[in-house]
Amino acid sequence: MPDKSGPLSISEQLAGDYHSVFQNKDLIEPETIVDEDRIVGRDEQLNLIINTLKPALHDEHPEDMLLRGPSGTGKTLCAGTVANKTMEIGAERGIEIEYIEVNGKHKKSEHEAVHQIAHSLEMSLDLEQTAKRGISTSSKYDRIFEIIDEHLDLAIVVLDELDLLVGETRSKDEVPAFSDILYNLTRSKRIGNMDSSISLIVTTNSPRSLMDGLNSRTASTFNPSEISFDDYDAYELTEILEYRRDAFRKGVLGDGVIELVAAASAQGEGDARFAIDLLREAGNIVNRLEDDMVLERHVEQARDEVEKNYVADIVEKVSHQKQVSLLATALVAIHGNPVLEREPILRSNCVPSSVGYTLYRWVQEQSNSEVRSKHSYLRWMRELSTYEVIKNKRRGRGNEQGMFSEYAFPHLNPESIVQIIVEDDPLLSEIIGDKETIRTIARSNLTEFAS
Ligand SMILES: Nc1ncnc2c1ncn2[C@@H]1O[C@H](COP(=O)(O)OP(=O)(O)OP(=O)(O)O)[C@@H](O)[C@H]1O
Repeated sequence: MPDKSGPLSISEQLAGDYHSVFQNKDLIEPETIVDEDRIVGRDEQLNLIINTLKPALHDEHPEDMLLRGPSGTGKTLCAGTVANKTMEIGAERGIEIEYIEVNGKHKKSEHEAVHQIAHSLEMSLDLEQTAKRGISTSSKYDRIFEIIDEHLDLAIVVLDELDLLVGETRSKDEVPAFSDILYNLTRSKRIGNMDSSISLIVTTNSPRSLMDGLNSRTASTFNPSEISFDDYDAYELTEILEYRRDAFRKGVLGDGVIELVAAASAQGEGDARFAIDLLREAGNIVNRLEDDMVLERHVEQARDEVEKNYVADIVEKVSHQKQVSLLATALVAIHGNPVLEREPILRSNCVPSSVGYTLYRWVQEQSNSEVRSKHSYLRWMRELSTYEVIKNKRRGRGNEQGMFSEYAFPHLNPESIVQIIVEDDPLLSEIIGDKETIRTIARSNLTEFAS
């Protein structure tokens, strides 16, 4: 074997010294619920949550809550912090309280979500685990109520981003999974057959999708008190990050880094999660490069990656109808050139809503799926813009011909969006294979729009 002196072997490199810019990385990990002294500017919301959960410590059933506001504005953090404290004080007073959290974004169906609730309760209370499969959804609910009744006075169940848990619904006649979950979890309140209770804390970025998606029987039983969370400006984000500076070793954050991260995040949705992810990713890059300090260039480098992951994460989780609306719009952006470039009223990569809607209709017809109204398409696209997946702009056509909405793709290019949506959907994948027809529809409708 030739002599391989010189560079270190893999083992030698792995066993070598490790220098990290982090000293307490947990502080900026996505799932960490930080102590209350690190929560910035949410006193009003915290007070409302405290006042709603407090009755649990005085033998009363707390009301359900709906925490609404854009992504990363502290809904889960505030709910989790107050719920944890309620548990602690309950334990001191001999009141058995458990707090569990399920994220709608990570669950595909009602069954999965309900299994997760039962599983989390079993884990926290050290009970025997029931199997995930082979047990009906209704038996899972029975198991949840049995556990709560036997072991607890109160279960605080946080249902995060619940509007994203729609299940497999493809038509407007099918009830989204979240409606059934809310109906079934409020069962004990309706029947009044349990001494113990469940307090639901639902968080959503899109309260309208959630409340509109409830069928009448759920709407009549789920009457939460609503608490609103606004997005953050650059000053608030700077303060939030300053309170986590000690995630890094002293002196490794370069001048202006925190301010740059805050400004970049405030430009989007004023999202603290994005800001924290960006700061962490910049630190990861420095570690990978074996550099010593986090500088502005590392933040710029991290930004692209964080933005892409962020958008991809949302695109994968929204309802099928929203995905098709987005897919059709992205297809117009991809196949609409050279018309988009040529016509003065149009701009490359910007898709007028009427043309996006026409292609949406075509895609739905090809898959024999329900075609919803233009009004619904416009609403879904508006919602997607609140997640920063697309940019929704209103523009005048000139000569007093009125306004129109157009959609641009600020973070993730239309090609990547199409790829994410069709990846696990063979039918959509086949439909978008008919490039010739898509090109014809996109170009002829853009030309007509511009004329
Ligand atoms: N006011 C705040 N002070 C300190 N940290 C915050 C604050 N608001 C949000 N954060 C942090 O930002 C991240 C996102 O917050 P959180 O998960 O609570 O947002 P959210 O509103 O529930 O978002 P989503 O709707 O996407 O679930 C978390 O790491 C959280 O600790």
